Amino acid sequence: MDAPPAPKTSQNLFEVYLRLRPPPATASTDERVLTVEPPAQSGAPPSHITLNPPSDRRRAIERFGFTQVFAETASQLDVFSSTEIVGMVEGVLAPRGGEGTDAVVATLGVTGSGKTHTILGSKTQRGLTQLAVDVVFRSIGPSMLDGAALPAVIESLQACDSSESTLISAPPYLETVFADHTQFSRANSRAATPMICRSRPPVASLPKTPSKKTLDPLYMALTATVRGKSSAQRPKLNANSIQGDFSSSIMSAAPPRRNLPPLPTTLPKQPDVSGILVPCDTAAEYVVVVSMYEVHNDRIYDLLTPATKNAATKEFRRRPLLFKSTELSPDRKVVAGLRKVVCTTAREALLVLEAGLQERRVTGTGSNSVSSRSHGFFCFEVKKRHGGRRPGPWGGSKLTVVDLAGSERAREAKTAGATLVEAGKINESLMYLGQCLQTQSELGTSTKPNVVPYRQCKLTELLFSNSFPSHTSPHMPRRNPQNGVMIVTADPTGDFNATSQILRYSALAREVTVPRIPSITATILAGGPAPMPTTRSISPVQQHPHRPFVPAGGTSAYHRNHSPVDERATMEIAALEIARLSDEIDQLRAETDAHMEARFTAEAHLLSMEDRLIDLEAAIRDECAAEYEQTLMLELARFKTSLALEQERGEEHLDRKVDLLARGLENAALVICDEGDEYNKENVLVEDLSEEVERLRRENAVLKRELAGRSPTKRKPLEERDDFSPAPPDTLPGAQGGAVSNLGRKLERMRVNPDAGARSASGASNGSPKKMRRIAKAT
Ligand SMILES: Nc1ncnc2c1ncn2[C@@H]1O[C@H](COP(=O)(O)OP(=O)(O)OP(=O)(O)O)[C@@H](O)[C@H]1O
Repeated sequence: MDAPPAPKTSQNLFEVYLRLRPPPATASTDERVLTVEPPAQSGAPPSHITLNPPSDRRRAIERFGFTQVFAETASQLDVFSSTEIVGMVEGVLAPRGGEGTDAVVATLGVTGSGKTHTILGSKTQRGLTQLAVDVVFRSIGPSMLDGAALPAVIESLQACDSSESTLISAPPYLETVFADHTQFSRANSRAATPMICRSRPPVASLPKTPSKKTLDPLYMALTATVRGKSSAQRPKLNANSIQGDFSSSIMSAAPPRRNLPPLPTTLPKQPDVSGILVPCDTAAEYVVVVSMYEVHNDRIYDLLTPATKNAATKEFRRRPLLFKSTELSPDRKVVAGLRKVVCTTAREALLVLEAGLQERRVTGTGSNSVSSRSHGFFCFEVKKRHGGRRPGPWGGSKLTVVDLAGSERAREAKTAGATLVEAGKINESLMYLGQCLQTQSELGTSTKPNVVPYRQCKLTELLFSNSFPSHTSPHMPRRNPQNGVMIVTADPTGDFNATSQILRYSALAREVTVPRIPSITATILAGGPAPMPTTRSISPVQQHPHRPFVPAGGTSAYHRNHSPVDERATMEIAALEIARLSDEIDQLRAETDAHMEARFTAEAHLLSMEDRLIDLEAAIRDECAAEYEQTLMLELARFKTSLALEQERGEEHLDRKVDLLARGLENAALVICDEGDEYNKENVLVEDLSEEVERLRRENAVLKRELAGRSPTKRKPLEERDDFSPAPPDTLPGAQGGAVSNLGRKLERMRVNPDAGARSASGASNGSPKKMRRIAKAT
């Protein structure tokens, strides 16, 4: 069951309060453009102011109504306790169960009018943010989850987070942001109204804005955390040391880490709100999740995520985030992708706030030495679940504190370049905010159905989109519309035009009173003091009723023919005419001013568009380069893999071939060896045979010669001759003579058969070794 929404005092989406700041020490004039009207009922707080036009101008006097007006003397505590903030904190804590009601506290005003001072306080005084955080943590008290149990619940918190965020517990986060030694650092951060006091060197020696150099290590350290550097690698900052008072003993416990801003030493304690407690849901256990972001040039940037260095441009860039509906939050939009820090003590929450402020964009302008250049959103989500053995899912509501950038005139602020562009964007978004606020002030009175035009820019979307009941399915729990408080800040001695513009935007009620022009003639003729102006409330369109006009050329004739009474009447008419004309001139002057302002805004818008285009181009280039690099790396990796595969395959193939070759060579060598042996043997045999044949031929020739020398009678066939008869085996074993005679007989047979001899000879000369061998065997 949902708790009923905290009762609203009116139909407004925002309760609007006006806070006047004391005149700055450097104020050039004491002339006040504002007067606080005494309250209608005694004892009631004032709620109306009158805007007095400067004495040199004849202007309508405007009267503005607010929920309450805080005079210059009002303290931070007065503002805190008299606005609805405490009631809104109760709505967030939801003591009667349910999800609770979101709350928004914002400040709006001209630059330098005290917005940041109201929201974040000063060195000695706490602002509304710190006071609200204090009340939240004090009121939760023992129902807060034990810090030691935090690591175990981060996962369940993450699972219930509807904004696709990354959750981290406070001690490890703070460890990456602050060094733990006592030195000054805050002066180079955002505010001229810092909330934390430190022991510090003289302010004169400190830079006004944070330089990249000083922030780099912070980025590095945070990046290391994002990459999930193991906690064992880092020196651990004791969680209890953060929870407890920041004594110097804690600071000196560990050696200082270079270049990180030091851990703050003391926090302002005033004003004391220990007496303010609101009930909480005692059946539930709570944690507080802190997130911070800024709207700069209509884009949302996380203040707790460090910028990342672009590899190509070497510049630090932050990724803009989207404001959208998510899977877990289909009915309302959330800033998606933030880094959120889970805190269990007020001190942790305040230190996280301090860390985020280091990242916020500020600069010195002609109007404020430390001017906010973005709209800062500081969110404190109070998460709760019903404890016990089986704890339920985390739910809850959030308190958002918004420090808006101030509207400024380029001439006074002396801005140029990027700062002028920022100013244009700031003024544009504030103009849209003004339109929304004007529409809301007409919501109750007008008979026409008014729609708050909050979708025109990021700022109004963020401020108003949760102001209306959510349209959910019957299965989803219905969320209450948020409660809103707008504190308009103004400098009563400040610029009339700028102040009147802001008041016109924001006031819940406005009355225009035009003084009746006294008769100058009557005054002159009477010679007495000018009569008191009678005032009446009229609408702006009725300011100039028709008055007679006397042509310039007709005056002398008119004088000649008319009595002094007529002359007096004519003079009166002329005086009225003069007053009307001077009124018209004033109006024209105001219109010219407005046009000039519009021109400045348009020019700044143009410049901002150019800037945005350049940014977009750079971002697209970066993205393309990154994508190209990624693809290149991928292709390279793929190429290397396929190359390695190919090489492996080639080597395998080569190995196989070499194996085959080796095996082939081995076989070939074996064959060659075998064949070589046989071949050699055959050659030897052939040679032997050739030699034998040669010798036999010679013997044959000798024998033939002998035979030719003998008498015919002695010429017997060789077989029959004694000297050619075969020797007995025992006498000629192995003797050459026997073999020779045998061969001789064989040759003789061959000679007797000349064909056989020819055939064998030709066979021997042409034949293969095998044939030769066969012949040899045969012979
Ligand atoms: N109520 C106040 N009491 C004392 N000092 C104040 C008060 N309001 C503002 N100041 C001082 O005025 C100066 C400017 O105030 P601050 O920075 O809060 O202005 P701002 O409206 O936030 O300006 P911008 O829009 O440029 O950021 C600061 O030095 C601050 O301390």
